[in-house]
Amino acid sequence: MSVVIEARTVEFSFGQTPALRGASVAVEAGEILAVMGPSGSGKSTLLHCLAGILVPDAGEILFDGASVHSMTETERSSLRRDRFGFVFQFGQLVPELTAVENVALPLLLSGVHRKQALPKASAWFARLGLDGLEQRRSGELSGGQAQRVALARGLVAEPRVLFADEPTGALDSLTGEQVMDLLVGVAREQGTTVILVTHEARIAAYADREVMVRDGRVNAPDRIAS
Ligand SMILES: Nc1ncnc2c1ncn2[C@@H]1O[C@H](COP(=O)(O)OP(=O)(O)OP(=O)(O)O)[C@@H](O)[C@H]1O
Repeated sequence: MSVVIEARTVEFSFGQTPALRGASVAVEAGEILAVMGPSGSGKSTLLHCLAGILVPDAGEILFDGASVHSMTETERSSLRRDRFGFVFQFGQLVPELTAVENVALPLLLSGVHRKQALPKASAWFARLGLDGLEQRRSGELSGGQAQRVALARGLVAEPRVLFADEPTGALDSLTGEQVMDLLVGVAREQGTTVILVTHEARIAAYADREVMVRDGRVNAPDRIAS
């Protein structure tokens, strides 16, 4: 197995508040990694650094062996757009758009024509048990439905890495498990690497491996023994 994305001794502070103090983790291609740890330990900050949203103060992030730090902001944003997918705790669907337009968004932003993007996005509705909901707006969906739409949006462009920050945090436990079943099922089918931030052991149990973030460091063996 090869490492697809890696943080090496990453440090990051919000002003005077250190959030990461030398965090290192390496994620294998196709691996589903759960990032656990207490509130405020630095999990989301680590995810945002790995995803190229935040630039570390020290240390580095490598994607396919290349330093994300040395890229220009334009290169980093095309990396995020073309190679990464995102799912957050509160779906964060665009309320003015229909569900199918929300799913198509990453394709449209990558320059795929609407005529190709919308059918491709529609195909996800059957796949995720959302048949018939294509034209709804986010206010007309249940929490679980909205989160499945957000999941489809995160996966539609077949990203190399899906970043999921508490994707079930706003759902009841049964709905959360249904979303996780779908997330893990599709990720395995597509060979997508998943980095999943969660507080809940029950959700982390879906992953291949867990790491624990404490005080801005990752306390666990970094690599799967080969
Ligand atoms: N935008 C921000 N401005 C200032 N400090 C921040 C900001 N975001 C996070 N922090 C601080 O950075 C540290 C790490 O926060 P982070 O959100 O990464 O933790 P977390 O483990 O994801 O927490 P939670 O589980 O509560 O979401 C905390 O001390 C937090 O207060």
